[in-house]
Amino acid sequence: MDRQSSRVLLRTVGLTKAFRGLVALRDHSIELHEREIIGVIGPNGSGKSTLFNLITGFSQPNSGSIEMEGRSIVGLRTSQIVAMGIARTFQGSRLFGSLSVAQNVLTAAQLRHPVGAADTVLRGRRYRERVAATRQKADELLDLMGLTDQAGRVAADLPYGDQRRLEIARALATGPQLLLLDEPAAGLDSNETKVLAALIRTIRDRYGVTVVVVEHDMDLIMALCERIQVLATGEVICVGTPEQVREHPKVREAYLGHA
Ligand SMILES: Nc1ncnc2c1ncn2[C@@H]1O[C@H](COP(=O)(O)OP(=O)(O)OP(=O)(O)O)[C@@H](O)[C@H]1O
Repeated sequence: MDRQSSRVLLRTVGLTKAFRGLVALRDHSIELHEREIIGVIGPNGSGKSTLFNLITGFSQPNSGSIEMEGRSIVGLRTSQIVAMGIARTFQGSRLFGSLSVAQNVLTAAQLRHPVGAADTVLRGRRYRERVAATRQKADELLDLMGLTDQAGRVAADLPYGDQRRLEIARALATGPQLLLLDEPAAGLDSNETKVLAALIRTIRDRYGVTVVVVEHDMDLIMALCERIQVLATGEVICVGTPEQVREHPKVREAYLGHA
């Protein structure tokens, strides 16, 4: 992909977040281009989740800007940010454990295409069309994630790897342009991680989304990402291709404690 010619989807400039004097993220800037797969890496506590929380409206920056397609999203509610096309997964599972696999995805799809109370009561053509479109989308995502056979199972009963893929299906069901994945490979074995990498590429190709992956699994990051940003103690220490990042002395220093 030629990044020069692709549009910037999301841009952060000078983003800073402190918690009671501890600066979790300092002066963060990045441009995420359409259809890119980008990794954000860094040692524990370097600010990766803080960045996702700021972009998705879970917390507010002390300073700096976040623009989605040129429009500021700072201060918007999480639901408004979802409606603008930003979806995420979390480090720990946030599935509706007691709902079925299909219901988890349907619930998320309805966030993007809500059915009004009047439509629900009248059950007219528009209602039926919406419900059918939502079901079709959910079926398509379950199929993509290899979860069709599990659709009727209670989500909490799924094997761990399936739960992680269900979380991605649920995020995709909101119809995002930007998908933020927080440690999607955590707890997966190396085979499951390979399947996940292929799926993330398929998702990008099929839906044209931009994907940001926060991950400690370096093999996944290096194999999957076109660009990587490295954070250490809340600061950006470098951005580059996997090769550039691997060779960067500051990255070695951040991970190994010496250059
Ligand atoms: N809600 C909070 N209140 C206080 N401190 C916080 C809060 N959230 C994050 N921090 C602190 O901010 C710093 C950055 O945390 P963050 O979770 O963003 O790091 P991370 O890179 O995602 O780490 P990990 O790889 O361990 O998930 C850490 O020192 C953390 O303790």
